[in-house]
Amino acid sequence: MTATDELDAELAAERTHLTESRAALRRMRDRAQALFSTGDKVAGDSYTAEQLGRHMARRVKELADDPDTPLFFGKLDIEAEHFHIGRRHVTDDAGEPMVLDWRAPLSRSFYRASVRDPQNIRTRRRFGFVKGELTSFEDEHLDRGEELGTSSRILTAEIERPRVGPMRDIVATIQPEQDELVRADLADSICVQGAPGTGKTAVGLHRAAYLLYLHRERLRKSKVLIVGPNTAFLYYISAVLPTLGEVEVLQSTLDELVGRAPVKAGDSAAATALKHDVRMATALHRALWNRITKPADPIMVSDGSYRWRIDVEPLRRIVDEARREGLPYAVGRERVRARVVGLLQRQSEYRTGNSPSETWLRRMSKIGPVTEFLEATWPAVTPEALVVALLTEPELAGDVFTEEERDTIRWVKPPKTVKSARFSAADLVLLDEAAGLLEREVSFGHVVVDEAQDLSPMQARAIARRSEHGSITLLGDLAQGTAPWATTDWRDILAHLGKPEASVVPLTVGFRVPEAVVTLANRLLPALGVNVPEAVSLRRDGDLAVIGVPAAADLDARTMAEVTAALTHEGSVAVIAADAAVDRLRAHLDAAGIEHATPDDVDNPARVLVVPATIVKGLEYDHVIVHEPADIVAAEPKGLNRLYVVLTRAVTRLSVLHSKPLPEALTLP
Ligand SMILES: Nc1ncnc2c1ncn2[C@@H]1O[C@H](COP(=O)(O)OP(=O)(O)OP(=O)(O)O)[C@@H](O)[C@H]1O
Repeated sequence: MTATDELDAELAAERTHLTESRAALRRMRDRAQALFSTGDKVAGDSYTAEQLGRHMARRVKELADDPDTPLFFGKLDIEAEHFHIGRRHVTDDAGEPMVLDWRAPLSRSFYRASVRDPQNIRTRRRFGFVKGELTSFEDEHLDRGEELGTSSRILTAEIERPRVGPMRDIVATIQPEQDELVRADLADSICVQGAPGTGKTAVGLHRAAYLLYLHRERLRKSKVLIVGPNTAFLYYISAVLPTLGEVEVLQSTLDELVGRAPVKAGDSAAATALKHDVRMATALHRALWNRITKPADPIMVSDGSYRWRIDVEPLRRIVDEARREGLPYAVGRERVRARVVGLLQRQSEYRTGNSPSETWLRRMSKIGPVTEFLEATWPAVTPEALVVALLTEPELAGDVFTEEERDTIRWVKPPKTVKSARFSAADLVLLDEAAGLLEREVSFGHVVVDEAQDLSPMQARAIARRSEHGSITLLGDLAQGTAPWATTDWRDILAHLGKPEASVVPLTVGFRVPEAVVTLANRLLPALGVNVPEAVSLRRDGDLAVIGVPAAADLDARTMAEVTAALTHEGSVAVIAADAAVDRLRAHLDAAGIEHATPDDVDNPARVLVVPATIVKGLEYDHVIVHEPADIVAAEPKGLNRLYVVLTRAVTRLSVLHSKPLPEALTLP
């Protein structure tokens, strides 16, 4: 047998294993399906039937087999045994493993073993696939000192493949430094500072999948939340977790998370900035707790032939005590009510010698004099009413703001009623804060926040409330901060998130952007005022063209020509432009009969998109055509950071088209 014959025979054996694994998975799914259909017959009652039904429905979904994604992508030889590593466990009819889940403890060595630390692995095998069909493999005999690292042909092919459609998982090629983050303990909150394309989003999603695997029951109850910057981004990442068998993770934008009212108004830039300032939390706190007044009158209750009386002194004690307990406002109010009723109960017991009934207690807790006392000393309030009050009369916050600042946020025309108030996007964050002061927010077990460099202090607090009893994975890049409040130090955000102890871990190896493009984008870094490690690219391929167009009037036509040329290559083509130019460029494409999609329409097969610069964060395209960088920079205060984001979206080719001079920082050698 020649070496080639031997390889062919091995490949054939691996293909058979794949076919058999697929058949085994199908049988697992059939069994789950059969149980699902008979669930209501075997369950004793309707509640159990529903629970069982839900569990089985989820199980059937989890066991779905996508013919386009391989069931396994690697194999470990450990002493005399072989283990195939894949997206989920597959067992044969006797329960023996045919494929090990990539998250299983043993699979860890697939990602971490090296010549220096072989972890008992003799050979690590990676498989090459085309559309779910096994086409090749690549072996590293660690016991013979062979290690490919990032020169793996299969890794290179995966990184360089053209991008179309939504983001894919990276389970087959997770790198050791990424794996360390993916498998960090559930108790650990971590912050990943990574240059563009270093796999932060991928790491966050895989960490969610890993934690769900390891702490299935706990996290099924407390839930995992993924927060992304906008809906286009959420569409882009939406397929990754389901491909990994995780179908129950909540994915939301921050605006959706705090969206307890519709946005019906705008704000000036100054008002927006102030409303996101952390002092707003103090302001709302004061405006709320200052509503409480000292009890001034006794409570007198007529109860049939009895009269009960609670003097001012005990009432003051009750209110003071409840204040000191540090409870949310609405909970504190109920505590006061319960204690007042408790005093009435004691009087009744003393006089009648009997314990009053539940009905009596309920009646007392709602009786006029008790409710009036509460309204006078600890008045009920809604989040909406509190925010309306503060924005109508910022003086309620005492000396938190200067006079000028008060006028900045003051509503010139206050609404007639709370119901008719028209809130802005920034007000929604205030409403959320107010709601958190009134009642405790339910905490998730784990929260992943992407593009976290843009969180304002008030937004960070909204997330802190939702992760109070859980951990967080914070992903971002200070250099890509474009919000007016974007921080230059992760410690600031971590403090607002209530996780000051989280470690900040850098990722610097880029898997998206080719070296030539990274070098261009890195020229902007010194002008961005942040201290972050430069990206280094794994990709030596790729093209960069900076094209000056002498006459401004010709720029759009030149852009269209570039789109047409780009279409001769494989993959997606995105024209990224200042938001104001987007409609015009889309109209040019329509006129030229070039089909195009919007970034949130991932099912649209059109390869061309025109993407506003302000929503392109986190996305990537094979060929990026940047239209007039100077306009992108001029459109907002952090325009240079925005340009840095825009330039780093390119997977294979970047064309920069300009008729105005390029920003100075970009032209420096
Ligand atoms: N280990 C890996 N193997 C293969 N591809 C990878 C790996 N890590 C990341 N990638 C790919 O690199 C690209 C960039 O990854 P990702 O979007 O997660 O980066 P990011 O750090 O979040 O970028 P940005 O800062 O621009 O949002 C994606 O296409 C991702 O699939």
